Amino acid sequence: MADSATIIVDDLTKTFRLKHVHSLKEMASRAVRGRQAEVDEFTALDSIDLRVAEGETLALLGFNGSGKSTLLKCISGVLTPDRGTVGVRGRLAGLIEVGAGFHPDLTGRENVFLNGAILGMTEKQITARFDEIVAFSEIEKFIDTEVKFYSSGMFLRLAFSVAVHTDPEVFLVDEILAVGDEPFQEKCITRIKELRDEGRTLVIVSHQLDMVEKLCRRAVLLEHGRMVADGPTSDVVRQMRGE
Ligand SMILES: Nc1ncnc2c1ncn2[C@@H]1O[C@H](COP(=O)(O)OP(=O)(O)OP(=O)(O)O)[C@@H](O)[C@H]1O
Repeated sequence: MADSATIIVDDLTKTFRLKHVHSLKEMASRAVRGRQAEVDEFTALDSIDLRVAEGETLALLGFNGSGKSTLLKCISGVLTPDRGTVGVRGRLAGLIEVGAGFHPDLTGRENVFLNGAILGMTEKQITARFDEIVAFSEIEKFIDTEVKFYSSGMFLRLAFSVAVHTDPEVFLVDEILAVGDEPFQEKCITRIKELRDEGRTLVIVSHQLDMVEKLCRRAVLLEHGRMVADGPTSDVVRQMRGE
């Protein structure tokens, strides 16, 4: 039977190469001897299997370094797995790194067009939604300023606003909401709830456990790159807190 899930992750393994060079002197001596820096393989994700159904809201939970962002990046296609496969059905928008997809020397206005195009919108669609995008971000005054002068909260405002206005079917959000001030975070959460209630598929990475409990019905817990729990968010949060 064909798999009808929106996100399909099969046996996903991702390793990183960690270089160990202790000093410039050591680097020079290795170069003279024609030897490479020592390299260690580090397994950030180990044999992850995950199905996310259409309209499901999933939280990726885990302590620092457990592999949450790496998994989200593999789902979004920013990273490619070393083993296994990832498949996503539908229009995808991701808020994964503050400022990613923005060009520092372009203005906010130019970046709305750049970012919207990266996320699959036509120029006509972006023009039609431009005023709405800027109004949601509340950075009208700075829209013609080069974004290299933006604060991280301003990046978030514009990036979130463009992403939600692309009408995503699958929306991936990493911890970046945390750089927004409280009123803007509230506004983002309200918008995310609207997307959820419209039946969009959401995957959210966050350490704000109370917030994800309200947003996501299901949670997956990662520990050292392995999936150790998958169930209702309140149960997984309790397990994470050792309750
Ligand atoms: N490009 C990279 N090169 C080397 N190691 C990496 C790279 N990206 C991530 N890692 C390592 O992979 C592990 C998992 O990182 P990841 O960012 O996915 O964790 P996380 O669960 O999102 O953590 P946090 O809660 O701190 O954001 C970490 O040990 C990290 O150092």
